Amino acid sequence: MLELKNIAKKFGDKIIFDQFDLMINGGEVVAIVGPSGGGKTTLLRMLAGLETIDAGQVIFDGEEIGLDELITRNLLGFVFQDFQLFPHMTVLENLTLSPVKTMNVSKTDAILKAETLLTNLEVIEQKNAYPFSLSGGQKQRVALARAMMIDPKIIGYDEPTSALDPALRDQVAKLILENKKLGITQIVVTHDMAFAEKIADTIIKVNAKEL
Ligand SMILES: Nc1ncnc2c1ncn2[C@@H]1O[C@H](COP(=O)(O)OP(=O)(O)OP(=O)(O)O)[C@@H](O)[C@H]1O
Repeated sequence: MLELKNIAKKFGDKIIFDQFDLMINGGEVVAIVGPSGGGKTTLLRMLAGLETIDAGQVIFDGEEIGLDELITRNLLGFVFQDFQLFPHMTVLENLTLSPVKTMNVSKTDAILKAETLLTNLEVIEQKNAYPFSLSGGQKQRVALARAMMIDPKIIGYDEPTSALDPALRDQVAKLILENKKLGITQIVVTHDMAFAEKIADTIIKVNAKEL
């Protein structure tokens, strides 16, 4: 479904990726593990179009796409480590902001879609609440719903369990496995090998030579 070939990425003189390859099959859960500073977040950000790729090939569904096209294709929806919900906006406003502003979706359609996602993820009762009043697990679900608003082909999670207690960690694992049943392709960056083994079909080590 998505293949990266010979990817190169530098920050200044620092080489983060050199001839890096990655293959993700549709519907698969891929865990990305590796040392701190190894480039796991950078990899997700490149796939989301939030970070440029210096060189290499990106092949999506058998077709090579331009390195700069990842930005416009919305291939990857992002669930950030600390959720990054806008504190001054309600749950519903957090979800509808980007589709309305950047994707020309009408406000009515965006609200309908947001309400469906929030219902499915069992946080609809919180739709008018502000992020500060949500529990960790609720924030996680709202962040996931927000990532799903753009109909991404892939959902990427950056350290989804880092701030969570074991019960919430299990809840995140359950959510990821539920999404997998729906056929959603997912990439999960994590430090937690036990978590990776629980959820992933494939575990990819990034710059693991120092491990
Ligand atoms: N915008 C940037 N400018 C310069 N250097 C950067 C930038 N973003 C990341 N880096 C550097 O690139 C390297 C990889 O960072 P990245 O955040 O991808 O690692 P990581 O594997 O996700 O680490 P961690 O597990 O600690 O979150 C680090 O050395 C980091 O300092």
